[in-house]
Amino acid sequence: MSKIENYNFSGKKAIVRVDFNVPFNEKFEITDDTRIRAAMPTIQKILKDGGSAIIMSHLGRPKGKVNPDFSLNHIKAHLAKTVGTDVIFAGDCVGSEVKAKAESLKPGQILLLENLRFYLEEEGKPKLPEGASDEETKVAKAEMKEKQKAFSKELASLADVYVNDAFGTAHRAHASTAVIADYFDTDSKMFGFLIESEVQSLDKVVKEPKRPFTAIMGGAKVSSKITIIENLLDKVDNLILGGGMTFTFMKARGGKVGNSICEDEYLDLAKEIEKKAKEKGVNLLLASDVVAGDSFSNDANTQIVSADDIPEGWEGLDAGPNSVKEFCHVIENSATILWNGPVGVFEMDTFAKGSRAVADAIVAGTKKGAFSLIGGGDSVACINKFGLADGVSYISTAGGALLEYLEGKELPGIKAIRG
Ligand SMILES: Nc1ncnc2c1ncn2[C@@H]1O[C@H](COP(=O)(O)OP(=O)(O)OP(=O)(O)O)[C@@H](O)[C@H]1O
Ligand SMILES: O=C(O)[C@H](O)COP(=O)(O)O
Repeated sequence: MSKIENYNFSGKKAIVRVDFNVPFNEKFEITDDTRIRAAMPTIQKILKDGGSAIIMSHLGRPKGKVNPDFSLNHIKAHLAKTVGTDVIFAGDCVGSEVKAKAESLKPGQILLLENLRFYLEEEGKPKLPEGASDEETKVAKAEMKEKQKAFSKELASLADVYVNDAFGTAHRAHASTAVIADYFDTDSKMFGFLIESEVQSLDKVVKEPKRPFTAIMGGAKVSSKITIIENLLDKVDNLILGGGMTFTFMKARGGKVGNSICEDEYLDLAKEIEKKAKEKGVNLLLASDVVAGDSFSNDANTQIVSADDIPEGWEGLDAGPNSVKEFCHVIENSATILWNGPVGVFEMDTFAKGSRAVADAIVAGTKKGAFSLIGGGDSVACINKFGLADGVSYISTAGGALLEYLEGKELPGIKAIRG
């Protein structure tokens, strides 16, 4: 593989896989463009060298069907404004018209391809009829594998060089993130600057973190974070579990959770995690008190209650003042801090104080010299909402990919280039 910093794109067409899977409001305005801005160093380098960039991405999960709501055309104007140059929209991602547009690209120009997931070939999962037999499934999967190769080859044929800068999608073994790399020789494929810096920053947490190492895992559900929580028990000194998952743990301890979000099928696992934490000497912190609301609304009536004694008809929606004090003391005295998932419903101001305090403590810890890393779509939205992004050492653009990397898994998008 080549190194982007040493590569000269002059006269070359580079096909760049980015992750422009960004959030929109109902007017199709981008509500957080972090991922677009994060791709700029790579795109600018290609253009500045005198190359042209063919940008490809997915947006949402259109499941192999053309759906105007998920068109990359919604991103075109914002991309053009961010790069500071016109963007040509291809209207499709493969086919003769796209090929012609790619061929006529001049140095300094950008061609934006249509959403790759309008084709089933991108994800490589065949659509199976209901009740398909094992044999039918096997045949359909083999056929799709061939189609995926052809699709990847066609994408590759648009350019001289392949750059993968989509860290947010590096955990997917898709046509544009992995298979395409087979159609470029070693010197003509590389990571973009974003993947390089994501890996470098995550390694500070994964490999030999400075101690004490504190992870704050929050969010709505235990189920979506269970593997990472188990895995972190081998790495961290302090594990703060907040947000909705608090109540599965509280119920597992025999507490009353009222109407709080709770996953009964994970009660045994929650007990197991508490036991393992004790065995491994990990300081596991759960909220001692919470702000409960009488409805899931910013206008709810609220009261502060013990986290294991939520009255019927009430639900825990934020960490309470005592919990916040306990969490922040640990965070501010850490040398490595990882935050994934808000500790309350931060989208509603009434229940945002806990997450705000955690964010402030991370900034304070960082000022004292800690390395802090925040990842996950909602956590990044949360730190941006508070205007504190500059006070953190690194903000990852990834959600699922970040968690898989932290779990120690080899990401297909990285393996495809590194070999
Ligand atoms: N006590 C709670 N009850 C219900 N929902 C909660 C609670 N605490 C936090 N949440 C919700 O959890 C959501 C964030 O969880 P999630 O696990 O998705 O975070 P993330 O990992 O940062 O984001 P992503 O999954 O997009 O990468 C927020 O929308 C927040 O409102
Ligand atoms: O937002 C993300 O985590 C990435 O863009 C990957 O999206 P996916 O989960 O739909 O593959």
